[in-house]
Amino acid sequence: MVKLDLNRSILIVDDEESIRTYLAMDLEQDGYEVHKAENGRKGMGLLTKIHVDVVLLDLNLGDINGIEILREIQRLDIQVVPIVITAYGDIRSAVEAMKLSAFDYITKPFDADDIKIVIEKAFKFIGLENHINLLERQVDQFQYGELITCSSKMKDMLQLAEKVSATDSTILIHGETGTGKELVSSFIHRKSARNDKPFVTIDCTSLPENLMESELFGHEKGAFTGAINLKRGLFEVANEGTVFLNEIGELPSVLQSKILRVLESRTFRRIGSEKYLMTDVRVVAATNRNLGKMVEQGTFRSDLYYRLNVVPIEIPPLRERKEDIMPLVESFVAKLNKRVGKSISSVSNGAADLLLQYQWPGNIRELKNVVEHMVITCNGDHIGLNEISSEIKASATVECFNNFDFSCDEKCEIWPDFQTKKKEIIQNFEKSYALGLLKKNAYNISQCARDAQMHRSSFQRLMRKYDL
Ligand SMILES: Nc1ncnc2c1ncn2[C@@H]1O[C@H](COP(=O)(O)OP(=O)(O)OP(=O)(O)O)[C@@H](O)[C@H]1O
Repeated sequence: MVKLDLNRSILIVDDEESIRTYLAMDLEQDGYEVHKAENGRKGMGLLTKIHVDVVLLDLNLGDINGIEILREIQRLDIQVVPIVITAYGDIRSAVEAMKLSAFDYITKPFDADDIKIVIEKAFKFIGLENHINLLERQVDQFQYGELITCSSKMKDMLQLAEKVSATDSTILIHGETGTGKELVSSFIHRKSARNDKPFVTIDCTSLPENLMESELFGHEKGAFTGAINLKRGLFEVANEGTVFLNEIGELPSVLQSKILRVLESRTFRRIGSEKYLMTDVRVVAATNRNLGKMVEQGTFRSDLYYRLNVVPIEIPPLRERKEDIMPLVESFVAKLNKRVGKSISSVSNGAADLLLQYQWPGNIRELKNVVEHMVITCNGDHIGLNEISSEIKASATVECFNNFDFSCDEKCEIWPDFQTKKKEIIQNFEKSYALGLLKKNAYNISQCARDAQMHRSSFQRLMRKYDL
């Protein structure tokens, strides 16, 4: 489960049933959400499937011992605070557990109050950690305004944008649709010395050529039928500020030359006037097309391209910065909660996995719309698989089947024999299929068997075969 707010959850991994039962009852009474596992394997399984804040971990379990579990927690970077409990209390295992980042160490028999004090301390520690994360995020928010990101590619890009915002250079932003080109251009404006002057944006696809010209440069009264009054264009209105030309690749060639003139001589004419006017604007242009290729094909002026491309900025698509997906979801959910009066606080692991697997062709705009749909259709305070659209579910399944990789074989001197390769692919398929289905159905085996149209026992055989 991906928590959007802090609920307090604890996992007890202990082979003694009485400890599991009584401790769980006691902790549940104190308002904790408690999960239990009677051996190491089940404990490890739960740790990889659900999010818990604290794990109370017995060292001497029947199968995998607690020290090995601590090692796995470190290796898999599972975000949980381990508190070790053991009947033996020998100093060597205590030292080893602490080396493996155990938060504290308690020896059996223990008093329920003792363990509660340690648990409270652990939650205080988690609270502090969360506070530090929040402060770090607030620093980022302060730096980047509305832009949410924790991706290093994006941070590098924003650092470059901030650096060039101090100059008057023309900037060309390239990025797929919905990646945040307009947001980045307004960030550049805010960081520039022009930030108390206008920031005007125009989408070059939005109007036919003659209206676009009038929008950009204005017209004199009577310049054409319908020009009843003088109109000032964006280059006039935005004087001393920033003009953002979105989708510049769609601009007709006549207007391309007029923009070039503004960039070179800072002058333009209103439609119907002979007089050149001066303008002092910084131009930020954006496109999702390959302007270099358009120049080669003769559909975009090369001189304008070179003039615009003084500082190129590339915004990576969302699928190349998946670490941004859940922070964006969290931020959109929080805003929507306020707007529509809901209190959604978590996203299930299964739902988060699908959101992370999806390729997001419409990037952040698409994600924003999907989150809005999920929030509106969600009945409780938890977004689960029910809220995920069938399109996203279907595309994740296709991804899963496209993962058979022959690329390393192509480089191999010895081509694998047919049967070996076939067996390997079938095994990969069986494992991914069963794992995907288990995640989708939150490990409900009967439901998995129904979806797969298999007998329950056959599905269980599959699980055993791949140790799932
Ligand atoms: N990093 C981000 N953090 C928060 N919101 C974002 C981020 N990037 C984009 N958005 C939001 O996603 C939506 C699309 O962003 P924007 O309009 O800036 O993209 P664009 O690349 O200019 O799109 P287009 O190519 O269609 O013009 C907007 O609602 C914007 O607020």
